[in-house]
Amino acid sequence: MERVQEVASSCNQDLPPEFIRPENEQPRFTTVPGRRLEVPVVDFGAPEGNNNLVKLVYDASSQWGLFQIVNHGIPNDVIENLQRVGRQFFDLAIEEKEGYAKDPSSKSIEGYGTKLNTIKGTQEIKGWVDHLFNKIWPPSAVDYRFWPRNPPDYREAVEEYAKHLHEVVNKLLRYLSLGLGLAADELKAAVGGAELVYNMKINYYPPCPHPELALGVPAHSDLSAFTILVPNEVQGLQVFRDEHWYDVGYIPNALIIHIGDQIEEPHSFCWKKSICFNANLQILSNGKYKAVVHRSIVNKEKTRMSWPVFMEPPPDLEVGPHPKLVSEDNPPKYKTKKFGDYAYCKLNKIPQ
Ligand SMILES: O=C(O)CCC(=O)C(=O)O
Ligand SMILES: [Fe+2]
Repeated sequence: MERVQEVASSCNQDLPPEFIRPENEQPRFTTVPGRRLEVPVVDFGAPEGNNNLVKLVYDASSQWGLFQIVNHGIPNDVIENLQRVGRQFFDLAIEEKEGYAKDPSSKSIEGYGTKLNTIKGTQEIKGWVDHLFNKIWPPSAVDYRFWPRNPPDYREAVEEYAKHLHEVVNKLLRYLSLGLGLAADELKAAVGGAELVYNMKINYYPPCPHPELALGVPAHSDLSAFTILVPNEVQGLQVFRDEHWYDVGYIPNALIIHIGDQIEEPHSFCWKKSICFNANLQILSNGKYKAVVHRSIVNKEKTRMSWPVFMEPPPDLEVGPHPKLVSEDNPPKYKTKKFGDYAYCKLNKIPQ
């Protein structure tokens, strides 16, 4: 399969037709011009035990499903190294990157790849993006075959980031748990405890001759309990709110948190009708936390990159509304099923 990076370097000023989105998805018609969305910013520098933080995280997760964290405690050089080794991987010759290509015959999404996006089952429209998936935690989930050996410090840089990420994940899960009225450690247990899988993706969006006609990753919500994303400095993340798409303002060194859920592949702006509420924090919280619908746009001159880490329950864990959050007055709104079955249905577009 041809990689978008190769298309970008050979297409001159023409956007190949398979990348042109239908008009109801094109950024030129669907982005609110000149408006950056002020998504909530939560300062994790405040002392632990500060109830205000629990409330800020609760409000952001229930009203937006997306927020940024500043003063998260991950040193800037750890994040810069993560970004550098990712960039260096994508700067390698295509033949070397293909050595890490995902195995098309396997169910696993690990490795280097390019996604085909199906619209209305027939016409295939491609996103302007290549990616690399690596499970980075826990050790039992890691498969080093898919980790680049070049640059030589890729593994060290990514493992250092994973090590620091634990603190943020644990803090976040405590606040999210307390926000629901659960004990501090109950939500973590419900998403798999020490078995929670950190599935990292690196998105690589090369410069695009017609960014107003294309999309990087089209509208979706994440297949995760929640996602922690680091972008580079090139603006590109957008969220859907009040029937419009808004840019999420870039804040240097902030982490972007997405609450995960699932929707069917959106066909048009009527995508809301096809929402299939069926997973993860939205389910676990029995609807209190909202998954966020988002997409990414691309840039004419600059390469955009992003490093989302999808926090996923282990495949055999049953995910459903937390027993302590349902009652006769507040019955479960969602079915309980194994995360692996849910993920399989989503990836194969089987109605849940
Ligand atoms: O690149 C971004 O900012 C968003 C990427 C994204 O939403 C995804 O890969 O799930
Ligand atoms: Fe996403």
